[in-house]
Amino acid sequence: MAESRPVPEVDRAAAARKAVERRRARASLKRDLTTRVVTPQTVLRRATADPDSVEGSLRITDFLLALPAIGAGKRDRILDELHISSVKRLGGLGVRQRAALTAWLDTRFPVTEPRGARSRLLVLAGPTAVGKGTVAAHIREHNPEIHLSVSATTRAPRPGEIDGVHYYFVDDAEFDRLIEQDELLEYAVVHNRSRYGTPRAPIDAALAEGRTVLLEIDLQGARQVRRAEPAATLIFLLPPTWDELVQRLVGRGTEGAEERARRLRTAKVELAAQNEFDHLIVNEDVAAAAAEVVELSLSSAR
Ligand SMILES: Nc1nc2c(ncn2[C@@H]2O[C@H](COP(=O)(O)OP(=O)(O)O)[C@@H](O)[C@H]2O)c(=O)[nH]1
Ligand SMILES: Nc1ncnc2c1ncn2[C@@H]1O[C@H](COP(=O)(O)OP(=O)(O)O)[C@@H](O)[C@H]1O
Repeated sequence: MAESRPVPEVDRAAAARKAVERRRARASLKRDLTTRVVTPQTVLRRATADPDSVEGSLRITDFLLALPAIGAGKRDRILDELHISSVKRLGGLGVRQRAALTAWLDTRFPVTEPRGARSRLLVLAGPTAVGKGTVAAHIREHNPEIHLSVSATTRAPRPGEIDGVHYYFVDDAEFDRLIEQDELLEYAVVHNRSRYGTPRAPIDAALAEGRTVLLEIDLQGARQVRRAEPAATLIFLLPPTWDELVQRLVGRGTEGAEERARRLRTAKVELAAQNEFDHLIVNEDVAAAAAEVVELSLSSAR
């Protein structure tokens, strides 16, 4: 008979630390699913590729509950329908269970296919602090062939901002005039405060010259561009994780706690709209994300 030896204290402490880390990683994964920073299909794929991963160790019940609009009742009905036991973890699903779950996910959360030919008008949107401004600035510096639209805004310039370079800083009366004269392709009140809009003339001129035009605007603006120019290429920038998005917002240090909380609430709503976009790009690394945007501009032929 094998003699049972006492587990050394250090091993026990290390195992406890590991368990805490894994619980944290699972909590973070659940947040990413809830906020749609990651698709359920991606999580299932990772769980299948490596059953020992955080994704693989996620309980099927927690996985389903983290999906938008699924409560305990629906969860149980889905498990019944797919013949999956509630004690299963994602990494431990059988081949047939996995296929049934994948089919159900694809019906419930369809992955958008890029549409046919798109125009050279590119829109970059995404939640607050995901890095839209940083990626756009990188493109401005490294890809001067791309025309970066300069927006008009009623907000006051910040130190270092130059009128006509970062924004056209205008007062309310001038913004009203721009709207009345139909000089804006789109406009919106952003963050409940100032008005921002895209001047139409410089864009038309750049497109007429055959140049690619990039607009860095908010979700409301992106929707207006879609209506005005259905062939525009809509790009949604995603954070690597929800926690990273929060870190970036805090790290930027430009908003107080209350304003940050408000923006994060808006971010959740905006993330839920990502399916309206033609392409999703994860901003893990600025240069890589910028390169992906530039790549899309090259493949947009019209
Ligand atoms: N709809 C719309 N949104 C814009 C435009 N220009 C900038 N924005 C958005 O307005 C927000 C700018 O917020 P703010 O913090 O004041 O300035 P930032 O530091 O330049 O991002 C970002 O979400 C931009 O995407 C525009 O012309 N139209
Ligand atoms: N890929 C990245 N990795 C790490 N930090 C980033 C990355 N992209 C942007 N940031 C940082 O995140 C913060 C928010 O970026 P910003 O461009 O202001 O976001 P947005 O324009 O989307 O509101 C900034 O402090 C920026 O330096």
